[in-house]
Amino acid sequence: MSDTLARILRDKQAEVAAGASAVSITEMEKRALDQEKPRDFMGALCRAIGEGRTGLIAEIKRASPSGGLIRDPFEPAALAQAYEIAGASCLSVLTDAKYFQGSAEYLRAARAACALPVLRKDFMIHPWQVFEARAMGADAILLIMSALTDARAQELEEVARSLDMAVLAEVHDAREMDRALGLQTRLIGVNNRNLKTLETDLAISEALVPLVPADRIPVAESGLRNTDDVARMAKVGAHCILVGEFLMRQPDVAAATRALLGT
Ligand SMILES: O=C(O)c1ccccc1NCC(=O)[C@H](O)[C@H](O)COP(=O)(O)O
Repeated sequence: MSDTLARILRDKQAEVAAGASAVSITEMEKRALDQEKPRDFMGALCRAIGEGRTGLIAEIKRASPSGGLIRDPFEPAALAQAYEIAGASCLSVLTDAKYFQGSAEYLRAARAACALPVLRKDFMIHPWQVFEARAMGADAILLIMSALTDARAQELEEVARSLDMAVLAEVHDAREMDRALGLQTRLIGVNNRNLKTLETDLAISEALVPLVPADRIPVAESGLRNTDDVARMAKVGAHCILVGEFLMRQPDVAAATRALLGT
């Protein structure tokens, strides 16, 4: 268990156990069900594709294992508004505190500041976290296939679907792609970042996106920095992208987002 993802998952298990002993799963489910209806995450991406635009999931990310401290000062509400006016379709907000300096408060603040649907970007390993995600307002969750058995991925997806949340199933190789296609979600994220070594390589999307069946929606994730990268992803069929660090490092996030989208 020495790779980065393994370390994160080990810590996450302890974090979830502590969280679930402080707030029971029954209570967390009640808090989730008390929320207003989720925003339509997949619909926002489909709308962009239908209009011939790139569907951008714009990430709000303060720090990461690969990038260290990325943005400081860090104002999630202002960032959410900048992304929205620049044409992003959805937001992704890191909520992991230990490795990404994220928080539920950042997600709440970002979502309250705009009308975009929001993905809770975290390492989901237990149903309790899915209820927690909805309770903090998230409209979608990420399922990292390499972190989950098939049975656990299906269980988490079922909980998300019961709450009308979208699921982005993330893969990094062909085997994980096969497993993700066993889920019901249409959103298949291809992560260009190897979560063990943290290296990014856009050739991963070039190899895997063509394997995504026509009834699913591929999302190219990580390592995208310019319009050439976006065009490279579109060329293999990924018209939706998830971008974090590059945009977070720009002083004018709205201008950089527009430039990336070519709008
Ligand atoms: O970003 C990391 O260093 C990282 C390390 C370990 C697990 C996950 C990690 N990142 C999560 C992501 O997948 C990215 O935040 C997301 O795809 C955006 O990538 P980027 O545009 O390269 O910030």
